[in-house]
Amino acid sequence: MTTPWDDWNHVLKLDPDKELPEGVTYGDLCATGTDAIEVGGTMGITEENMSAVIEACAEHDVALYQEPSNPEVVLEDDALDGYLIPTVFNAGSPFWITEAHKEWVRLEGDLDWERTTTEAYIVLNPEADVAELTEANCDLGADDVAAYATVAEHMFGQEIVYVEYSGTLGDEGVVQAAGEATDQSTLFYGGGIHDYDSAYSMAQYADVVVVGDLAHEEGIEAVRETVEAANDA
Ligand SMILES: CC(C)=CCC/C(C)=C/CC/C(C)=C/CC/C(C)=C/COP(=O)(O)OP(=O)(O)O
Ligand SMILES: O=P(O)(O)OC[C@@H](O)CO
Ligand SMILES: [Mg+2]
Repeated sequence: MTTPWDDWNHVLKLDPDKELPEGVTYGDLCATGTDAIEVGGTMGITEENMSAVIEACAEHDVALYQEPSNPEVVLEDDALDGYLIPTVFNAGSPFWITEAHKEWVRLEGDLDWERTTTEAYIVLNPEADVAELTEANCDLGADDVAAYATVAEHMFGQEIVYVEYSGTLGDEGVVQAAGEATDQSTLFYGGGIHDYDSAYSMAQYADVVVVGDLAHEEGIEAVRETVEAANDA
């Protein structure tokens, strides 16, 4: 089976709760050469701020995905190529593994399965909002992370395994171990990528690097450098 993310090297994650740097537009960010835009964040996400960002990106020629942090903010919008739904494998509460998903299905009934894919998150920065919210056990070694990645691929059939260090650059050895553990699944890495070298270092091991805060803090040139590195690695 081929999936869109098989061909991706770089994803730009835009947080609807954060501003863009002065003079930067969503159109500029869509034109950085990134393979896809993912719209999402942990805190402060509403239907209103989600749809504003999705609308702003929809008019540009780039793959566009929503990454909802809870069922209430999922938008039905034809401009979206799909929905990337997190499930946090190392969450402290089952709510973030399967319960939120069960509630979503219970309330919505028949979902748009063709356009819906889960991302098997392994959350590793204990300081990140996402770690706090999901009460993730971040005290994991490279062997634990590799084993989670194997479970995600072989036991749960996950198309995407996501090593998440949101806010800080992760441990290369951990990402390498996850890379070696995954074969069929596409490995996403996100967290702290801020320039060519940091993007390159993680893109050696991950199939796709995800760049988030840099877009909100630095702008176009910085993001372009990370796209170049992801494509070079
Ligand atoms: C079932 C549905 C539709 C949704 C549930 C989805 C789940 C399980 C979400 C839990 C994990 C989560 C909140 C993911 C959101 C994406 C993410 C990790 C964003 C990064 O957020 P941070 O960087 O930690 O937070 P900020 O928003 O503060 O930047
Ligand atoms: O914001 P940063 O640290 O780049 O992290 C990207 C992404 O993995 C967050 O979900
Ligand atoms: Mg963030």
